[in-house]
Amino acid sequence: MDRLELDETEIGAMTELVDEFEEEFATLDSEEALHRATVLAHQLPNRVRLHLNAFRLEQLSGVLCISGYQVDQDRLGPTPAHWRGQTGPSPAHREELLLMLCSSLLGDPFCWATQQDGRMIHDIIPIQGHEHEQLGSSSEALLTWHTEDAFHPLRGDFLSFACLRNPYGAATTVGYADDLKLPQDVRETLFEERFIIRPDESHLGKNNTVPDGERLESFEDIEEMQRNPDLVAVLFGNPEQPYLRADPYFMSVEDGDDEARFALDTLVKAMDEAIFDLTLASGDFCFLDNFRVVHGRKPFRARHDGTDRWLKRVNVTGDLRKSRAARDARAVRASR
Ligand SMILES: O=C(O)CCC(=O)C(=O)O
Ligand SMILES: [Fe+2]
Repeated sequence: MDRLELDETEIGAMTELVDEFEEEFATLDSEEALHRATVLAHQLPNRVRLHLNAFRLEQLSGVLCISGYQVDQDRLGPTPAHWRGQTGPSPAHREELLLMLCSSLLGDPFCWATQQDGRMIHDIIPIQGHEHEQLGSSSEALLTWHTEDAFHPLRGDFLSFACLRNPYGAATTVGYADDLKLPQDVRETLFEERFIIRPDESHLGKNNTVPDGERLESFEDIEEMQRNPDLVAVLFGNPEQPYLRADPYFMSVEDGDDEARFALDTLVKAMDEAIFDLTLASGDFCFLDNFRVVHGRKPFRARHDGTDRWLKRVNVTGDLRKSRAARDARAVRASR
């Protein structure tokens, strides 16, 4: 993985940038704010921009962590019990702005109509009652490795995190597709459209607040993907250094396709051996290449007392036009 340690001058420059613009960016998800953030991002320190650009161009490992920024814990207040509770601006508005600026250097932030009620910036926090789910809001269960939104053809190219606090060091896990040593025949099978990836549970109606009639179609599309999933390839792109699309917990193969089953099992075993811990600390901004690395999270014991781990998360696409048919208007960033 790659790490950029910010120096005092860079931290000072980023702090000043946020001081100057936080009020102007009272909301971060309007089309105007997204447009302006893309341009403001060019005022981030030079090394930050160079690292993010190298990461975008695949010159780095596929995991980039920018560290050293200080999060004012008092301003943040307690970790929310649920992402739904936040109505006005987040107490982590400053970190959200920085996350959006950095993300804008990778591509265009976007969101899903079917995830966290269509919000652009997600809260990743442990939620009481979700302890054992395969959701970012679980805690006691291992969140098994996956590429983000693997089931969806419009999944993001990159995934950005800002760690606000992680007092007990709960570990994110990451694994590189580049590190996989797979037999040639397995690799070839994984390149074929013989695999089923069903939607993960964060996109289901039961994990969103769906007002009557609103976004109904979006959830129906997810249900259709649940009932009639396409057959897709797990590996794609360059045969020597393939991209990866997988979420084994939600995957299957067609009845009787033992070769595909074996290939998937072999991939899971190889990645289980290659995956490693990346424990995010307060002030870390972490970027994952969603084509080249998988990620998950180790089990931990949540406290549910306002002191729990708290991350912010944003999806980023390298090509907003790909999703035009799934967005209601040019200016809407939410994909159905
Ligand atoms: O909690 C984490 O470290 C990662 C959870 C996750 O998979 C996600 O937020 O996409
Ligand atoms: Fe994830």
